[in-house]
Amino acid sequence: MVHMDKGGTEEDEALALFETKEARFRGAYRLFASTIVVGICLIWVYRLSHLPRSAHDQGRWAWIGLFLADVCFSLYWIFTQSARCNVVYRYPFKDRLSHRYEEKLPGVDILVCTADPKMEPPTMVINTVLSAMSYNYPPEKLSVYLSDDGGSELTFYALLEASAFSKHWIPFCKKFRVEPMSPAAYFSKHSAASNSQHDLSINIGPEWLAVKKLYEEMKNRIDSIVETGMIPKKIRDQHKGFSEWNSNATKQDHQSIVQIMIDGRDKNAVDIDGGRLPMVVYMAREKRPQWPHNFKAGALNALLRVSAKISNAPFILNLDCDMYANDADAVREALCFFMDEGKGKEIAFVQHPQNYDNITKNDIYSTSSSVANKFELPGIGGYEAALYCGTVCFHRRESLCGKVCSKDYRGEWNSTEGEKKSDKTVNELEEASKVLANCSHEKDTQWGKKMGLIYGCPVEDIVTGLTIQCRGWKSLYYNPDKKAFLGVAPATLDTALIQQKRWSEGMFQIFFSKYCPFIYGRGKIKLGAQMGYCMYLLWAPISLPALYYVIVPPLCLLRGIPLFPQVYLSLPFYSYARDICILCLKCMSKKQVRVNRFRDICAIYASPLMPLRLT
Ligand SMILES: O=c1ccn([C@@H]2O[C@H](COP(=O)(O)OP(=O)(O)O[C@H]3O[C@H](CO)[C@@H](O)[C@H](O)[C@H]3O)[C@@H](O)[C@H]2O)c(=O)[nH]1
Ligand SMILES: [Mn+2]
Repeated sequence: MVHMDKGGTEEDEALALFETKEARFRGAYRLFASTIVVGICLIWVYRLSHLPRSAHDQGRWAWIGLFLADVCFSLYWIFTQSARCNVVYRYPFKDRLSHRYEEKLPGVDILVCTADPKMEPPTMVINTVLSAMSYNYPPEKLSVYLSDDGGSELTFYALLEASAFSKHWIPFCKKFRVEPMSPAAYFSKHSAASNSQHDLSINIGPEWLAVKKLYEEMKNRIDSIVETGMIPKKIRDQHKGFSEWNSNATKQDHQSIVQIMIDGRDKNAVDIDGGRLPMVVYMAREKRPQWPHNFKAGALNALLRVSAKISNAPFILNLDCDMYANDADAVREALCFFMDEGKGKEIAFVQHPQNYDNITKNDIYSTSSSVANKFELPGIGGYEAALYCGTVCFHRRESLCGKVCSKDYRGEWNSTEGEKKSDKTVNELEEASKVLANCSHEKDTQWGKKMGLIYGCPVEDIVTGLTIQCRGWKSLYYNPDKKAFLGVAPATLDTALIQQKRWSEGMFQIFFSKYCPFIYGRGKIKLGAQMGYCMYLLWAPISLPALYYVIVPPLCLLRGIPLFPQVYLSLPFYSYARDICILCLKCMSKKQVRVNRFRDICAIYASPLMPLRLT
């Protein structure tokens, strides 16, 4: 096969670059699930056979309603089982990759999005950028792009500072294998290390302190300038890029700006130890009030075009600005999947879980989504149709840009492709890239329809993943023990609710759009995967039967209308009762308020208010 021509012995080549293992106790779980199926059937039989016959019977409508709620719950439960019975875990072998391909590693473009310097402080954004620059990967093959939808010179200034600081930070990371590679996260985690008892400071004391000081000075400079909201003239004069901001540029109305902050092709762009630096590019796409900007999807599509012009790496890592890199080898691990000689060429993307480093002990809003991360998403990944979740995802550029996976696709790329094109000057590249980031560039093209991220849905990521899979590609879910990325989860009730509402509403829209997995995905992705998608897409409406179950039976109880069988027959109903009891106990207990069903509760309250904007 394509990449096997050189390097490695024959024996070595026979070994796959990753393996897949079924979750332990999968058989036992399936057995357990089948007992529930029996229970569900018994409930249906009971409901149908005991239906009050006479129309005058008081409880007739309550009974029918309860039967419909039971049907909804049963179907939804079956959807969840499609994923939960199919959990697999993936294990890449990064040593085999290095052994076989170290000299021929492909280029990787890292695309970071930010949208607002107030909501997403520039210091946080540059910490993400710095972490992405510090991967254990050949820097001449790495490019980091920042899309700034806020079009803010404050963010630009912060990136300028970060580019200078990276000359100290990157060699420091490599020398001492620093993780996490975000300076803010690293120094806050290891602040105890400045006490001399800790090994770290004994071994790397002076350098540690020097880098920490540099970081803090930089952070203070940025924070104080962000606070005033103005860039002093002295700093403006230091970089030509500031001239792009004229007095009438606003967040919603400005021309495209593309600035190459570090030219990774330049052999003289080196850190303090003389090591090469990765390419760093700032982009603010053109925004005009009369053009729809399509939010993050629009930003990523512009970034896809600009990065294709500048470095055109065959693989892409997509990060939100609040998700920093925690594992220096994550790029290599992801490449194991794409470069595996047997299965790699069909794989379009590899999704990591979204983990957070600000989860409180009790995680009262259940933002860590541990059931989804550990069972549901790996379960859908078991059908090789892992969901694309918008961030911490590695993509193959071709599949993201609309290519269809055909039988004769060989997954080839030029190993020089990762080497940045070197014939153009920085200025020429910037000017050519600006055109690609203009609003009018997408007019009458397939961008947002078949190419890049799909427009018109609040959860553009899920739809985009589905369309990629329906073009014949596979996708994997990879949840390593050592978390590869860490981010910031919503920490207050209102932000958590807004996020949950946007997700549930957006996903429900997909169900009624032409992208409904049962129709759009028919014959293209496995039935189990279609059901797995619908588990999420139907998450909002399943709150209605839940609401019914919460309200109607207690009312009937008060009025003496029987809805449930005598105790000896009620075993199948046990699980409802158990769930409701657990939920109540958890809500009441002050000590351990972990409401794992927080999402369900939100959905209950959000959905009756939810305007159904169907596309
Ligand atoms: O016009 C916009 C709006 C947002 N963003 C960026 O998009 C990312 C995600 O937006 P955010 O408001 O933080 O949404 P979340 O609810 O946190 O996002 C989750 O849900 C989204 C929709 O499913 C996914 O795209 C995200 O990756 C996922 O983290 C952030 O980096 C933003 O800077 C833009 O670049 N341009
Ligand atoms: Mn976010």
